[in-house]
Amino acid sequence: MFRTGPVTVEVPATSANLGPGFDAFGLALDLTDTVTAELVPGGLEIEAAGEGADAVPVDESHLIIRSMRSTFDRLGGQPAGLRLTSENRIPHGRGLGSSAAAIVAGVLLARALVRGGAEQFDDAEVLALASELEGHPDNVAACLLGGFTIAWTTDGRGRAVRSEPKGVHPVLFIATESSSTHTARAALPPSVPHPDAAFNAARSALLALALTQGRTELLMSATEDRLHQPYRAAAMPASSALVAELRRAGIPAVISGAGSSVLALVGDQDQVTPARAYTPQGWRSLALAIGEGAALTAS
Ligand SMILES: Nc1ncnc2c1ncn2[C@@H]1O[C@H](COP(=O)(O)OP(=O)(O)OP(=O)(O)O)[C@@H](O)[C@H]1O
Ligand SMILES: N[C@@H](CCO)C(=O)O
Repeated sequence: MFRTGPVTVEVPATSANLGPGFDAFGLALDLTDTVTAELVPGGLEIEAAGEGADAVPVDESHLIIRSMRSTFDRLGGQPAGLRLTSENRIPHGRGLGSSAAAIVAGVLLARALVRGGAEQFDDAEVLALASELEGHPDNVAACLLGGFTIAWTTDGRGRAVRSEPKGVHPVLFIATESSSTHTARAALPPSVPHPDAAFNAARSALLALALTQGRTELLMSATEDRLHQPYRAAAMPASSALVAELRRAGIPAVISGAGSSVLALVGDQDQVTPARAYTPQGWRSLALAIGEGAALTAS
């Protein structure tokens, strides 16, 4: 039933929400983790290097391993032994989709280690399982498909479409403090005022149009949000202050995912360096290209 491997996958960082598109919008970024898996006669071996390597567990609770286990279960059973190595470049707990990348890597690697896995478990199944494991589909959609993605959930299954953003140059401001997605989601109220929902519906539609048609002059209005950022601001004051400062300077900026990093969608390449001048002390900034979706690079 199994292939011994090794198999390797490149999975991109992603920025979710993009302001108004809470749990729906995602943007893949050209910053990837490289993860390799192979079957061994017995046991579990994990070697991690780079971002978060000292903090991730090296047992069955490792997120990539848990995702591989879930996938093997769907494909008929577990192998005798597994060896995993990862080169992590995506910072953890910074709103850059590290958990989505880990989940997508695990699902794709397990599928590749099963003979006929891709026929039994197609890409729509991968997206549905990865969304279920992550709890929401926005980051995993962008990680799998690349580009700008719109994701939604029907009957509990994550679904998504990819489109091509035009004329935007993402600049990431990577915070020193981490923020757990779990905690950031707990800060959200169970319901929101109807006018706020209407406010975000208009901005989301506008942002999809602005990004796909290169209408960068709409980005300031299109990145406004009332559904999540206001409720999370107190938990990430430095990030919220940077978003406000960039926006005062006319640079469309949002909290990246559940924070704590900040994403600016710069509409003019010449404005990338001036935008990076706002990087707070101790933070890092990166000007990144739009990323491609997860890809198996060797098998
Ligand atoms: N390469 C990896 N290997 C193992 N575990 C990982 C890996 N990447 C992320 N994780 C796990 O996911 C956690 C971070 O998930 P969390 O959802 O809080 O933040 P994020 O995914 O970086 O940000 P966001 O979801 O807002 O984009 C890490 O603390 C770690 O437990
Ligand atoms: N849409 C998610 C992204 C973070 O994983 C959130 O904001 O909670």
